[in-house]
Amino acid sequence: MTQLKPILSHLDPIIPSSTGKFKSSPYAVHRLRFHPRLTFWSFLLLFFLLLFFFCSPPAASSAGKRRSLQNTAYSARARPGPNWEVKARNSARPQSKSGFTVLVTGAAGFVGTHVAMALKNRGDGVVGLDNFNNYYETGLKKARKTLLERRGVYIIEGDINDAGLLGKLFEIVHFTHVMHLAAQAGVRYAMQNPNSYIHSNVNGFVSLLEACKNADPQPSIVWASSSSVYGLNSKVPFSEKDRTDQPASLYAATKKAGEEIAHTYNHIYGLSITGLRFFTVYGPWGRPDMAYYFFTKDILRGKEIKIFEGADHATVARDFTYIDDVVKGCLAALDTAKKSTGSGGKKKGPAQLRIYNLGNTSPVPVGKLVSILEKLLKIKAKKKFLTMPRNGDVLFTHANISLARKELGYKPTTDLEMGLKKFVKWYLSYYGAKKKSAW
Ligand SMILES: O=C(O)[C@H]1O[C@H](OP(=O)(O)OP(=O)(O)OC[C@H]2O[C@@H](n3ccc(=O)[nH]c3=O)[C@H](O)[C@@H]2O)[C@H](O)[C@@H](O)[C@@H]1O
Repeated sequence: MTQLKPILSHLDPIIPSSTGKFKSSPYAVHRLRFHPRLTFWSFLLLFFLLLFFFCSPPAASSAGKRRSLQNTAYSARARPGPNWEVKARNSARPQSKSGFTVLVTGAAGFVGTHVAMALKNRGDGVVGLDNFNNYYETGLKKARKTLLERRGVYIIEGDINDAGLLGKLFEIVHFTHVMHLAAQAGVRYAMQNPNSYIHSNVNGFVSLLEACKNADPQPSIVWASSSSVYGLNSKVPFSEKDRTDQPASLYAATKKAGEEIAHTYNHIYGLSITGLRFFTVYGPWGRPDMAYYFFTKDILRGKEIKIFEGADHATVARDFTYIDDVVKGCLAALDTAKKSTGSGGKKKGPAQLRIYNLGNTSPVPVGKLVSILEKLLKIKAKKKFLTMPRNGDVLFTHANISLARKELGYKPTTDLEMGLKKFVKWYLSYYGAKKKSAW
């Protein structure tokens, strides 16, 4: 219980900034000065307001706080629900002695949900952590959470930057592995909200590594880097040995920073760390900010879509990778991860440090992606071709996956046509059943 206090201290209700009622005071004072009867009633009203404010039960104030938190960009002060420790302990229990106990960060995210589900289905103990920020529709995140809860996976509502929460969590559950998927994703959004990338991908990652390094035993860590680290690299296919010092977006720069930070924690503290460079992962329960997802939405609505081209109409292409293939790669990375060598913040010997491409190794032009969607949706898209704005995008990605194939047994099996078919089927049933208005 002694640890509980510092954790709960940041959960104290935020006192409302009193906009409205009290802010209008100059106007009110002016009126009060000239209307004595009104003065009496105003004081009476003020008295009751203050009485209500000071006597209202904590639950009421924290509900108000929760409402205000829903509007924050990062939800850094997201809070776990009641009895979260008990729920986390139960959820963490593997079905057999040889099973893993895995913390999945970003568990209500696209890849996080799929990985958490796959781990649970094979009998591992899983605890999710997610801050449910409003980068995209939180309803979708909540729906993923419901899906996981039905399967017995508990998701703590909390932020990886919350050192107190992480410290407590690692104290009550001895994680064998951490699958770190919480991140600020998206390449182009970095121009609108650069700080969210630093907050999640740099500060958040360090905060998580600090908790892992202090844990006893230290878990092995597998985390999501990105194909975007190859940036302006033009040597294809992209190999893990290629240069990654020319990021084209702040997103890419923060993922590259993550890879360097991973090196440091491996070197100093003996943490076993594996980075996975994901290549444009897509599929059911995907991310609404990604092109395949909002193209589907816009085609269904008859809205124009923009297809980017390089200079002189050069094709823009991506090595689109289906979610199930990526999940297999993630599980293989966890299965082959060696133990961290340190404990309680002290290194005891050299530890494993790995990086792998998880791509499909067959790039597809964005125009082709659109024609597959047109075929599946049986609707002609309203297309507008335009030169790629300087927004962090790169012309193409193409993964060399020989290292992952050799060391993880990674072998993608779903091509874009098949993968999009599964996505469209899911999309139509999800929005068809839940919100026809979303079209
Ligand atoms: O591989 C990765 O590491 C990255 O993959 C995706 O980034 P991206 O490949 O840019 O995926 P989309 O945003 O879905 O874009 C796909 C393609 O569509 C193009 N596009 C996007 C938007 C648009 O309006 N028109 C358009 O032609 C982009 O230029 C790109 O070539 C994810 O959004 C990143 O979070 C992830 O890290």
